[in-house]
Amino acid sequence: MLTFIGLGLFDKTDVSEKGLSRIRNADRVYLECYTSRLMGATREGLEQYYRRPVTPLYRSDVEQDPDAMLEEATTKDVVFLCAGDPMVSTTHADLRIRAASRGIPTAIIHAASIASAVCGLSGLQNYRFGKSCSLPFPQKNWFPTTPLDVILANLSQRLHTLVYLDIQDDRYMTVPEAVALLEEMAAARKEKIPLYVGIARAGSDEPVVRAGPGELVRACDFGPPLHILIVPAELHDMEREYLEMFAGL
Ligand SMILES: C[S@@+](CC[C@H](N)C(=O)[O-])C[C@H]1O[C@@H](n2cnc3c(N)ncnc32)[C@H](O)[C@@H]1O
Repeated sequence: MLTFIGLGLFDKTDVSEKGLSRIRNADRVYLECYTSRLMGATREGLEQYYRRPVTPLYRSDVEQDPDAMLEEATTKDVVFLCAGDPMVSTTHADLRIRAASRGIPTAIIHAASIASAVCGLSGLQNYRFGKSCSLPFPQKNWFPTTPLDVILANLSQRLHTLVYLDIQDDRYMTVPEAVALLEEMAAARKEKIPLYVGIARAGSDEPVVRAGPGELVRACDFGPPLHILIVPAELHDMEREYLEMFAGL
């Protein structure tokens, strides 16, 4: 059996009791380490808490070579852990399909996701979000502007955009870096993004939430990762009031 277990947003205590009990009773525990991270936990700390060894998995382990893990799941109770809620990530949906195609029973144990936490932290209404996008670190000769296309399309329909920020090894994109990249893309097309909301460390005791125009948000110190960005559409009254009260608008 392969069970996908969400670990929530920040540290070892964010997993559900149901999830914890399944982990402690599993034959094998894998931790997916590339789509998101629990920044308030270490692998050693998780192993102590779970009383189980934890095997980290990186992108190629999941997307190219999942065969060994799937083979194991045909006879053993294997759990696949990831930060947030497991299926808020297309790659995990693909893994579940691959498992089910081999006749392996699968299950999901849900947890808090950044996709819903941003609504509580910003006051931006869940039903007003359009398509989300991911912002990658630019590489030599590669500066994709698709995120700007998504943002502009959403803005034209008065929808907010959630912008997931790149994680590469131990490099985490920050809100100021992300705003700088988007401002550069927008300027190149003579467009203007009127407002941003930056959020850091959702789920921790000290999340930071700041709203404002690009220059202001770029100058804010959001502290350690993880960070995420929202480009809000025209605000409803209660959304504006919430941002004024909780995000310094
Ligand atoms: C692809 S999403 C992973 C979604 C995850 N499965 C979930 O449900 O939360 C990962 C991105 O979301 C953002 N993120 C995830 N957790 C966060 C947190 N606790 N605080 C701020 N941003 C976070 C970061 O931008 C990170 O690169």
